[in-house]
Amino acid sequence: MAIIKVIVAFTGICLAFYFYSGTDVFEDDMLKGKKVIVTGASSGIGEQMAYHVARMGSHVLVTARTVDKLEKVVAQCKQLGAASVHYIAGNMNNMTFAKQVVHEAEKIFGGLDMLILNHIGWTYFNYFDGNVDHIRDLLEINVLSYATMTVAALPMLKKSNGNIVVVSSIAGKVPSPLSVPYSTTKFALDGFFSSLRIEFVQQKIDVSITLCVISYIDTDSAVKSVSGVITQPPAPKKECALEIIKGGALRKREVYYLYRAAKIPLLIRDWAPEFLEYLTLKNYDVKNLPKKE
Ligand SMILES: NC(=O)C1=CN([C@@H]2O[C@H](COP(=O)(O)OP(=O)(O)OC[C@H]3O[C@@H](n4cnc5c(N)ncnc54)[C@H](OP(=O)(O)O)[C@@H]3O)[C@@H](O)[C@H]2O)C=CC1
Ligand SMILES: C[C@H](CCC(=O)NCC(=O)O)[C@H]1CC[C@H]2[C@@H]3C(=O)C[C@@H]4C[C@H](O)CC[C@]4(C)[C@H]3CC[C@]12C
Repeated sequence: MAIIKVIVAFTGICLAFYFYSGTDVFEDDMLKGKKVIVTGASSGIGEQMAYHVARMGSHVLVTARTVDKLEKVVAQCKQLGAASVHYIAGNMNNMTFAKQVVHEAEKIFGGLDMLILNHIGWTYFNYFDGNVDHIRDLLEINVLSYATMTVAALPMLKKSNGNIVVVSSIAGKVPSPLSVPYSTTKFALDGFFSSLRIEFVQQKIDVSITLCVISYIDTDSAVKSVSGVITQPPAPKKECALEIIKGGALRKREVYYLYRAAKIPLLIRDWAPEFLEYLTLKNYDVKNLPKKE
């Protein structure tokens, strides 16, 4: 009987290793000549992702609102060896603009291989203030523009058997305080894209969807928003951006780029929610929270 238990356990470990070890190996030339849109590319993780795909020889279309920042990103992408690079500036609270970005890629590239959905609208890091209109506005920018671009890009992505990369957050997998509007939008992304992925399988649509689950990263806006309240140090944006690109190119279902302790909430969120709440609250020093007017 004992030998059977050992065999079953050993088999289980092998299967788990096979399914979760990720046997794929990323090569830079996977992105060479590929046609890529990066949203939210004027700063932060999006800017770094644009530089990575440029260095790998992609054709890149970057977008955000701020023209002078985009022009600097375009210049740096050229320096890094992009096959071609263009920008289009506009606000993702406008679904006509969201569609226009995809149509611009079609006009410039004649197709699309990778759609990297990364931008987010401004939000506060503090107790929920009861303003539901802000949640509605944030859903437009952080969710509906992603869905709008996905619908517009799908004909091209079907032709190329391409990838959709959705930059989300641990805030979209594990409940946490001080980011209620933001977390609402990130959980919505999981619902939309993880359900769409199943429909792609049902319809034999060979377009991959990679949902990226990220914890605290050292971008200017994040550090400015949370420093002093979040106790763990941020991770580097350049490395985070590369892991996202690799996951998309390897057609992973999900990419986890988390500081070590952040993996624990994912393991216990469904089995011990109260214990998770206790661990979560240990991560915050709310006495440094700016007082809301
Ligand atoms: N930094 C972190 O700790 C973490 C970040 N993430 C995720 O990573 C992604 C990028 O975050 P991060 O790099 O920190 O963010 P940044 O604030 O550095 O960048 C946000 C980007 O979105 C653009 N943007 C903002 N508002 C709009 C708008 N209304 N329309 C179009 N573009 C807009 C900004 O450019 P512009 O102002 O010029 O429009 C900028 O390029 C987000 O999806 C975020 O949720 C996930 C976990 C952790
Ligand atoms: C508050 C940040 C958004 C700042 C913003 O408005 N940017 C756009 C602009 O300035 O125009 C949040 C962006 C990323 C969040 C962090 C994150 O996603 C990882 C953690 C998730 C956890 O659930 C809460 C803490 C986080 C560090 C979270 C904090 C809020 C952000 C920095």
